[in-house]
This record gives sequence, structure tokens and C-alpha cells, in this order.
Amino acid sequence: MFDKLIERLKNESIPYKENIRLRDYTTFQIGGNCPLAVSPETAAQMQTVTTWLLENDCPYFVLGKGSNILASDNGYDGVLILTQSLRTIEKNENTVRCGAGVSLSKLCAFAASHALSGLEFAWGIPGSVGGAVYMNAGAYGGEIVDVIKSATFLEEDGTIRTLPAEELDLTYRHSCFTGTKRIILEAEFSLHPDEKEAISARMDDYIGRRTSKQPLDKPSAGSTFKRPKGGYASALIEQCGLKGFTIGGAQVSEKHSGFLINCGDATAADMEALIHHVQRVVKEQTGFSLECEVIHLGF
Ligand SMILES: Cc1cc2nc3c(=O)[nH]c(=O)nc-3n(C[C@H](O)[C@H](O)[C@H](O)COP(=O)(O)OP(=O)(O)OC[C@H]3O[C@@H](n4cnc5c(N)ncnc54)[C@H](O)[C@@H]3O)c2cc1C
Ligand SMILES: NC(=O)C1=CN([C@@H]2O[C@H](COP(=O)(O)OP(=O)(O)OC[C@H]3O[C@@H](n4cnc5c(N)ncnc54)[C@H](OP(=O)(O)O)[C@@H]3O)[C@@H](O)[C@H]2O)C=CC1
Ligand SMILES: C=C(O[C@H]1[C@H](O)[C@@H](CO)O[C@H](OP(=O)(O)OP(=O)(O)OC[C@H]2O[C@@H](n3ccc(=O)[nH]c3=O)[C@H](O)[C@@H]2O)[C@@H]1NC(C)=O)C(=O)O
Repeated sequence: MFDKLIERLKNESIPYKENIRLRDYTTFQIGGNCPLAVSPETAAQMQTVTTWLLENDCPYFVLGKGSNILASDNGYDGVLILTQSLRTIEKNENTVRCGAGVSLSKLCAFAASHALSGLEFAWGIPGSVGGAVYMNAGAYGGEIVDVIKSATFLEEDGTIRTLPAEELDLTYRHSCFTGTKRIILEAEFSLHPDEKEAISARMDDYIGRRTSKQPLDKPSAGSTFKRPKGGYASALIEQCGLKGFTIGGAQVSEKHSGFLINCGDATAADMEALIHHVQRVVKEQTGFSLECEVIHLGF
């Protein structure tokens, strides 16, 4: 099915890999195979690839750093579009513009090295800029919505558009990209000058809090569930006695009950069963419905 696309990728020197393992591309380290992963290096290459996929009615999924993804044991029978090669990063006065594939860590470190503040909250979130904008990622009182100035993306019809922050519909773990096939190409962030030492001190404080409270040494996708209105998923799960509850290789972290972790050999089926068990028990015992934050691929 992909022979013609592969021929085109070769002709246009667009990097790709065949038969990849999704577990190698997700922080959960779970998931079967995918026949083709393409890594466009420019907006024009991204346009070429998506135009071809749309014309041929071929399913595709955009993957950043795979830090919020549960991939099926059966893999994904479509094309994975990797953003990892969209890696430009530049500063103009207090604005930083960067490609969707840049890691948040890199962006934070870049801002800090130029004595620009605003992104400290994102230090330690293991996602890409594209994934963070898609999710409106946040921590410790900060969110992408607080610092983003604009996003440039490929519209579902293949045209390139830029929208200002006010039109990105950024709310808790949601954006105008949620559930669409739009592909974020780059984003601009409005930051403000501060002392480098003060910025570093805040970054150290956040990473310290993360390391002491979150199970960063175990494969996970961060918080599995969103915070429900009027409660904390983590507190509700602990209250229901589910800390440490295990199905196969999937476990509710003993260290932080909001994180479901892969103990080494978890399948997606184990993780799915654990997610449903936690949702059912929490609903029965507390009345709260827990909505997944983690995004499913190939289910
Ligand atoms: C240890 C750990 C700690 C975490 N801590 C936090 C935290 O404190 N706060 C927080 O908010 N999250 C946290 N997360 C979750 C995750 O890191 C964030 O949601 C992150 O923003 C996801 O980025 P990503 O590049 O990995 O996206 P992916 O997981 O690759 O993708 C997530 C979604 O974004 C879409 N997407 C990705 N890139 C693009 C693009 N360029 N264009 C269009 N769509 C795109 C994907 O299709 C998918 O639907 C944590 C995860 C882990 C493993
Ligand atoms: N539990 C889990 O499943 C996982 C947990 N984590 C945790 O999440 C946190 C963040 O992960 P991640 O985003 O991958 O972060 P990393 O610390 O691995 O850094 C990612 C990239 O950011 C850039 N970078 C990091 N630090 C600096 C610096 N001081 N100066 C300049 N550039 C820098 C580098 O980019 P470049 O190499 O391009 O220069 C680096 O490769 C970590 O604490 C990690 O332990 C991460 C993944 C999975
Ligand atoms: C890791 C993620 O983001 C994290 C982000 O890092 C942290 C820090 O700001 O705050 C959120 O976690 P969280 O809601 O679990 O926040 P925490 O402050 O750690 O805990 C909330 C409450 O639950 C309690 N708690 C936490 C862990 C636990 O095992 N038991 C427990 O009872 C805490 O005492 C606190 O009262 C984000 N999660 C969501 C779903 O909003 C992610 O989205 O993937």
C-alpha cells in the first residue's frame, strides 16, 4: 500500500523508516508495530506528505515525543508523522519561535540561557513543543496558554495558517487542535526578561518537586487521567485504596497514584484493563468520573 508513497519520499529526500515498533517511540514503552514513520524536515515536506496521504485516503497520526500516548498491542496500520526534525529555535527580543519537534526541555534551557522567563513550569515535562501546544501542557501553576503568542500549522486542507493565542481555544489539557488532523509546525512564545539565577532557581525547584513526588524512573505517560472538576484524580485513586494495584505489568504507582506505570512487561491490554478498573472503582466509591488524559493510538 505504501510503495508509491515510499517512492515519492525517496525522490524528495524526505526521511522515513519502515516497520517501526511503537514501544520505541512512546514513554510508556508499549505498543505494536507501524509500517511507516515519516520525518519531514520542513513545512514544505510536511505539506507534500500530508497532501499525498489525504489524496490517497491513507490514515495518519502525528507523533511528538510520545509522552502522552498509549499505543495498541496491534500497532497502528497507517503512517506515523514524526515532528522530531522540525527543530528550528530562534529568539527575537522577548519572543522565542521554535519548531514543533523541539523538546520542551530544550526550549526551557534556551529561554533560560537568554535570561527569558515564563517557561520554567515546563522544565521536566518530557514532551515536544507541538505536543505541549496540542495538550496545553501545564504544571505548577503555569500552562502553555500563559506564554504562547501564536501557532503556525497545516490546516486539514493542506494550507498553512497562523493563529494568535486568543484563537487557539486553549483550556485545561485542550486546544483547537484536539481531535483534529491539523499539524502544528511551529509556535511563538512571549517571555519576559529576568535574572538567569532566578530562572534557574525556579527550574531547580520544579524538577526537585517532580523528582520527589513523581515516578520518573518508571515508564509512564505522566498523569493518566485529567483532574475532574472539584477533585484530584490522584487523591481519589489513593482514597479508593488503589495505590499499587496491578494488572499484568501495569500498576498504579505507589509513589504517585495519578501515574499508571509499566513495570517492565506491560501490554496495552494490561494498561487498558487497569485504566477501566480504576475508572470503575473510583466511580463506584466516589461518584467521580475520571476522563483519560492519555491519548490512544491504534485502538
Ligand atoms: C514523566 C512524565 C511527566 C509528565 N508531566 C506532565 C506535566 O507536568 N504536565 C503536562 O501537561 N503533561 C505532562 N506529561 C504528559 C506529556 O508530556 C504532555 O502531554 C506533552 O505535552 C506531550 O507532548 P508529546 O510531544 O510527547 O506529544 P505526544 O504524546 O507525541 O502526542 C500527544 C498528542 O498531541 C498530538 N501532537 C503532537 N505533536 C503534534 C503536532 N506537531 N501537531 C499536531 N498534533 C500533535 C498527537 O497527535 C497526540 O494527539 C508528562 C508525561 C510524562 C511521561
Ligand atoms: N517516566 C517516564 O516515562 C519518563 C520520564 N522522563 C523524565 O522527564 C523529564 C524530562 O525529559 P526530557 O524532556 O526527555 O528531558 P531531557 O533532560 O532528556 O532533555 C531533552 C533534551 O532537552 C535538551 N536539554 C536538556 N537539558 C538541557 C540543558 N541544560 N541545556 C540545553 N539543552 C538541554 C537536550 O536536547 P538536545 O540533545 O537536542 O540538545 C535534551 O536532549 C526528565 O526528568 C526525565 O527523567 C522522560 C521520559 C520518560
Ligand atoms: C504529570 C502531569 O501533570 C501533573 C503536574 O505535573 C502536577 C504538578 O503541577 O499537577 C497535576 O498532577 P496532580 O493533579 O496529580 O497534582 P498533584 O499536586 O501531584 O496531586 C494532587 C493532589 O493529589 C494528592 N495525591 C497525589 C499523589 C498521590 O499518590 N496521592 C495523593 O493523594 C496530593 O496530595 C494533592 O493533594 C498534573 N496532572 C494533571 C492531570 O493535571 C500530566 O498532565 O501528565
